[in-house]
Amino acid sequence: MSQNPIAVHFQQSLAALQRAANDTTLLAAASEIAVTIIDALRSGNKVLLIGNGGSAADAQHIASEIVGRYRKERPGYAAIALTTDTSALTAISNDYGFERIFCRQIESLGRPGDILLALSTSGRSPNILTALDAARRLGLVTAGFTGLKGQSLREVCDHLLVAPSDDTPVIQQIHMTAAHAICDTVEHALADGDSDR
Ligand SMILES: O=C(CO)[C@@H](O)[C@H](O)[C@H](O)[C@H](O)COP(=O)(O)O
Ligand SMILES: [Zn+2]
Repeated sequence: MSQNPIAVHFQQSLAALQRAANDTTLLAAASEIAVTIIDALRSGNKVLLIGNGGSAADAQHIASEIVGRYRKERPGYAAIALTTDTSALTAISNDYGFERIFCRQIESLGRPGDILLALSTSGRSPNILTALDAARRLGLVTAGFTGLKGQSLREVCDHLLVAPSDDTPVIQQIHMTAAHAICDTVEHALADGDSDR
């Protein structure tokens, strides 16, 4: 008897999340990225986030949890998903090309000490690579979330979280689990350290 295809999706997700839970390199990268975000936000810097397709939605999701809240009551902190402004996205794309949609916004909004968090499951999207190059040039800290095929992002990312999969939707699920863990860690540190601000 063939297996229920929906159950197969859940089983594949579970297996991938289990691999991620045992992946000490991924866990260390998530902790590093959390500490980097805590330090940047405490110093008054901001987090800029980028991604395509489902990862654009993930970028917005993560930004909303820094600006709003994850679980705890605490002040808002600065994070902007560069995936949301349709006027900027269409104008930049129309006038300069799709590759520059994020790069141009980083040149306008990024300041040294800010963090660029780039989500790309393939690690090969030209608009993401151009943005990471611009961020480096401008003195931002660069962090990447990718999958097994995106390891070359290490060359342009100060911190890289690699989901142990080469399947885009599965990688995205691991990214969001890691992102929630990072938001939780950041929120605890910022809420506990509010009196330092
Ligand atoms: O969400 C999904 C698949 O789950 C798609 O929309 C996916 O995000 C798009 O194909 C993206 O263009 C992939 O870009 P990237 O992750 O390789 O940078
Ligand atoms: Zn969430």
